[in-house]
Amino acid sequence: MNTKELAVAIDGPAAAGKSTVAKLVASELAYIYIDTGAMYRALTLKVLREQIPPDDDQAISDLLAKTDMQLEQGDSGQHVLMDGEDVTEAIRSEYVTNNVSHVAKHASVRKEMVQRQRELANKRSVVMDGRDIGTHVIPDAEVKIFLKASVEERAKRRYDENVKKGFTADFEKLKEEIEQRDQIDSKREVAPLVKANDAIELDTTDLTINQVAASVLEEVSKVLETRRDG
Ligand SMILES: Nc1ncnc2c1ncn2[C@@H]1O[C@H](COP(=O)(O)OP(=O)(O)O)[C@@H](O)[C@H]1O
Ligand SMILES: Nc1ccn([C@@H]2O[C@H](COP(=O)(O)OP(=O)(O)O)[C@@H](O)[C@H]2O)c(=O)n1
Repeated sequence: MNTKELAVAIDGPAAAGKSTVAKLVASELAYIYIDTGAMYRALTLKVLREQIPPDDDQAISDLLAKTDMQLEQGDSGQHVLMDGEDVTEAIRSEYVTNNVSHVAKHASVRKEMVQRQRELANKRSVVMDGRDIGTHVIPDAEVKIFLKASVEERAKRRYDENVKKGFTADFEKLKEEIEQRDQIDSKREVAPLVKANDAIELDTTDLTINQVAASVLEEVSKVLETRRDG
């Protein structure tokens, strides 16, 4: 059995559980986890710091061309380095969250990001999560999962997460922000958020994290078994 050759693509809307599940699955399989949302978030942080309007696609793609991004595995989880600076925390701010979909919608930005992501996924043994992984970044991924959950449940998850971190949170506002981001991500012209035809859809609304991870691992096992038999 060669587990080294699989790519697992996990897509879905905001707060569906993609990164939590992707990390668990990657850890179980000893694969690399690649958080593509973190790359769009890091670029957005830089765009905001440099006061570039999120609609200025030319200025943003010029900025991306001279921006180095690294995803590094540390003892306390994955760290996001932008031009050598650890921006792991900064990219999760509300300001970045509410601007990222505007930055991520530009064709030139996506072209460069997808190229960088494909290089990272080139050697397989990856679990990659995002919005367009199964449809565009790794269309030949052996396992494709589309995670969804009701917007109510997703807002509740983000709310609980914020409260745990000690942030004040307004549930209705969080829900609205999630809906707005999903809307922009789903309606954009280039590589919108959509389930790949061959992706397995999992509604996680009433499932625990461990149940979702177990379902994804089961899909991986099925592919590995088919290979062994074939
Ligand atoms: N199936 C689940 N049941 C309950 N909570 C979940 C589930 N999946 C994820 N969560 C929680 O929801 C929050 C958002 O999950 P996350 O993995 O960040 O979503 P995404 O990467 O899709 O935005 C996290 O706090 C996570 O612990
Ligand atoms: N492959 C990807 C990943 C993220 N994104 C964009 O980046 C944003 C942040 O992604 P994320 O995965 O960090 O978001 P959360 O669902 O974790 O809040 C998304 O809302 C998209 O606008 C994208 O366009 N394509």
